[in-house]
Amino acid sequence: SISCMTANEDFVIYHGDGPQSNSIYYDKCAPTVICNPNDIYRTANGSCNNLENPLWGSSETPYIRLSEAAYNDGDHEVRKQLDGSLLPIPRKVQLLLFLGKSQDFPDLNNYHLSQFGQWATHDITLLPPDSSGPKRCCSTPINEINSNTPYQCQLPIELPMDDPVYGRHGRTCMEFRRAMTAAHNFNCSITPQIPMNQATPFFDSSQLYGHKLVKANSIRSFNGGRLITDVINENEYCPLRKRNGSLLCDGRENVGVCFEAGDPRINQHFGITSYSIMFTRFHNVVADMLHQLNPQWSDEVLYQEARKFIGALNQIIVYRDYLPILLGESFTKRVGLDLSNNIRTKYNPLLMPQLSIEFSGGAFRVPHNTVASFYNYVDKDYETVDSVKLNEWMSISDPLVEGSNLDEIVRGMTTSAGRLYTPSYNYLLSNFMFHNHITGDQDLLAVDIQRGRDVGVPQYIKMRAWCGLPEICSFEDLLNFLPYDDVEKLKELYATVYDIDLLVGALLEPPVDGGTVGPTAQCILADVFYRIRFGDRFFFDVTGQTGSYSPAQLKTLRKIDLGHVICATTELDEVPFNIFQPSGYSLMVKCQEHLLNLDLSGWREFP
Ligand code: HEM
Ligand SMILES: [Ca+2]
Repeated sequence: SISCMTANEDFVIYHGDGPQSNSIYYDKCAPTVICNPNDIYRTANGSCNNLENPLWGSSETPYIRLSEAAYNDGDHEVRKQLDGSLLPIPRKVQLLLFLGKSQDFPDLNNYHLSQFGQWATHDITLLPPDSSGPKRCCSTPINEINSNTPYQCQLPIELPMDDPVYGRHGRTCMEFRRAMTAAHNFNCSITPQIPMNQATPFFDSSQLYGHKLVKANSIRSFNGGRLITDVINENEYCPLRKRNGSLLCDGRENVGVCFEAGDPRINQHFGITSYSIMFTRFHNVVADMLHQLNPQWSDEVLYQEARKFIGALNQIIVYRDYLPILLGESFTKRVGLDLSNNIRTKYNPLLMPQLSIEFSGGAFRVPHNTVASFYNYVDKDYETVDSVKLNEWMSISDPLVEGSNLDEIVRGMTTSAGRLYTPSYNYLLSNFMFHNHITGDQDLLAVDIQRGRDVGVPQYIKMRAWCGLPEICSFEDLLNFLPYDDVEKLKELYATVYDIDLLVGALLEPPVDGGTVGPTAQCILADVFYRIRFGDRFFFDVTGQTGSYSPAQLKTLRKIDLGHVICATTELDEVPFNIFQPSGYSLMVKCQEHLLNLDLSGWREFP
């Protein structure tokens, strides 16, 4: 019999010191690093942020688990339901519970809210699937998969025969590769399996600069502190990937333009590519300004100061502008996640600055439901001259370098309403993600559900309890906050209420007051945003460190936002004063005026 799960009262949110599994890594597997306590800049890979524990917050360290891993065998096998049966296949969950609700309603925020969210994601988390081994996991029939099947191919996604979309083409299998784990791919035998975070968990703009030194150096020009750019049709873009004449880009054939950046996901779609290009240009704008002010500075100092500036700016955008919309403003204030000009962030070296697997493998995927279906090309007269499907331009950056397309797409992201929070992903991402890609069209929601199971994310009810939310003992208890229809379908899909996947439950929850996620996701997200701020010795407003910013510099930094980046790097001549609101909801400011705030005189070494 199952006793009702209750909240774990011992748990003190924000003060976990990392569970056992992490100590195995830090005690037995981590390389030795020697730190210079007087360094004023971050390392490329995040090591030496915590001087007592130099590997804390480094790229390629294991995610933490907030709660016990959910695996059938305690190590890696996908969990079963409480009655011993198999979990419902992810695509069935999508079809029964979500797809029918997939409708795009306009949000009060514009595309930038969601796009900045993904940009921020790529700074702090990277848990790539293991691409080694068989070329196609679907080449093994699903009913023939057993423990001898290569690890990465043990979980392709089964498609129901009567699938209304894939069934027409007779597809019964969707590609899915298990995530790389410490034990399987990094020579560190942690049980249960745990993926390594290949990004630096700090907001240090590593998606722009690279999560490791070798990568970072490969995209630096070593001249004037600038990043490498390639000039195409007289405009500067991220450097083109060296492909030796091949036309493959991220596994897609016949692609002319394929960019390189700090993070490998740069070519995923127009939005993320545009951001990488804008921030690369912005780095160079800042480096040039610093050079003007300080002709005596070396390339190294110019690069590091510009990098530090961009890192600080992204932290400001995340904590001041983005989080209040994501989590709700009153909540961010209540838990101390807001930014205030009077209170500085106090560094806490006891906090483990790492993401949880519940965050990356579950909760922070909820905002996939705010990704809009189309990109609008909007010209300088604010005419929408074209509108293209997001999924048809994944891993194809070719149009971005033609004419004023990049400017038109960014203008479109600024003026167009984003997708309203609903318990579903858009129809295109739900069925045709990576359209025409050699692996076949995919369903992002099915992938996300499968990923949660792959990495042992605990069940929804367990995480709700971890968060201290009102206890749930039966499907009927869910009726306190979920519609009857949803609960009926959950009953049809899952054996018991305890079997519901975290993402499924989190996505169905109505958003919190003033926020764009439900209470369970809010709680899991807040824990991480807290850790990687208060556990970051180089957080931009921490005082008393060798490299802490002066009050004058902080004042300048606090005057700028994403709108300044857009103004400084594109042909847009005005942006919304509140950059996450489309024109019409926010006053527009002229870029010429806006850019006056970008006055770096506080960085002059010899004033
Ligand atoms: C704009 C369109 C977007 C597309 C096409 C997209 C697509 C994807 C894909 C294909 C994955 C990998 C799935 C897997 O194999 O497990 C992924 C992961 C993820 N996405 Fe998105 N995404 C988008 C936007 C966003 C947004 C707006 C957010 C959050 C604000 C977000 C958060 C995440 C997170 C946290 C992961 C896990 C990343 C990791 O740790 O490696 N994504 N997304
Ligand atoms: Ca980072």
